[in-house]
Amino acid sequence: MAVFTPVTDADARALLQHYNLGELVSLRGISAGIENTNYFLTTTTGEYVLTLFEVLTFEQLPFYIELMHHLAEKGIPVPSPQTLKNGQRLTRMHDKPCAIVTRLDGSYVPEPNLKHCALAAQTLAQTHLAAQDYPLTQPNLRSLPWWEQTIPAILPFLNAEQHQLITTVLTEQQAFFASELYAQLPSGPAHCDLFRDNVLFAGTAEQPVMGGFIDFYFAGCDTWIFDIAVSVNDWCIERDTGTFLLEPLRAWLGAYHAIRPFTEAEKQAWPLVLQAAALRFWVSRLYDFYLPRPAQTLKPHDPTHFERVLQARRQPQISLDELIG
Ligand SMILES: Nc1ncnc2c1ncn2[C@@H]1O[C@H](COP(=O)(O)OP(=O)(O)OP(=O)(O)O)[C@@H](O)[C@H]1O
Ligand SMILES: N[C@@H](CCO)C(=O)O
Repeated sequence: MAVFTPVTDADARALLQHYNLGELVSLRGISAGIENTNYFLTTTTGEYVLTLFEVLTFEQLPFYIELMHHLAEKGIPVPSPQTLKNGQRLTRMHDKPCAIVTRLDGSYVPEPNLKHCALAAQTLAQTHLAAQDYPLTQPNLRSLPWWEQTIPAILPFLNAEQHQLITTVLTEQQAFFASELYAQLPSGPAHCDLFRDNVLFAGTAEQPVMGGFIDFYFAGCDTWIFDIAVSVNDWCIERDTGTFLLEPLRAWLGAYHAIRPFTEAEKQAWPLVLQAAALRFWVSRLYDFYLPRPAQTLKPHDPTHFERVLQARRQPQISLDELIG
């Protein structure tokens, strides 16, 4: 149950005094999620999600909250943070930062079909374009500097083969990040965690409708192609082996490319970016598994899954040109 900080009806009523969102109708804890306290909040004006941030601080949150606001204002389907009477979109409850955002329609689709893949990809391309003029900047906090800092802490838990793999890939990525090719990659605010469980769909399997993207709390400025690689590494794979499923992969990349065409640099960088995206989650899962923080101990994700994904991405890859052709 992802309610680390209980919220009572009386707490919600007191909070709603500071918004123009009407009166409390109901409040229900959300069981999914491992990072924040989330409640579905229904008021006389609509349905919302109340989040109490358990890890992120008041100072770290504006980048994420204002990014969602910026995107929502441009019609991108993301939770829209609600504005308090004082003009802010962040407040406090039980000494935790908290926000109320709109509840999106739809639910998580564990086994997406080609239409789901194409819709997610189109929405990601639109998100990248819509975020181009977002004025705040914050790097992806789970990028190279974090890998460099975290890998030494997890090395003692790895066997010789894993040790060799992780240190080799880190060295290759350090060279890649320092390269001219890397500097040419288009970048901007990116979701950086667009797994299947962070996309909601309404409609039917035959005619899915995009509900929207949730969980922007790993977002940051990064290369757009990294955001795509993170996504396809989760959406377009055979779950047991981590190898790509070609039909979903073509659907994803083709739909993205139709809205925001890939550059030559992105095509060249593709195999290394796929590995970067796999490494990012192998490292975070190893870290959460061996060195968990209290708020993250409920459901440690399996680190070996991303070890397999990384190994699969180190095999020769089909070129981006071929995949979108
Ligand atoms: N704006 C929203 N609209 C509809 N449903 C939402 C919304 N925000 C969250 N949810 C629901 O709440 C669940 C938990 O939210 P979320 O995934 O953001 O949890 P978390 O603990 O913050 O993050 P994590 O995924 O890192 O554990 C989601 O799976 C989704 O079902
Ligand atoms: N998507 C991440 C969890 C953080 O949201 C993972 O699967 O490791």
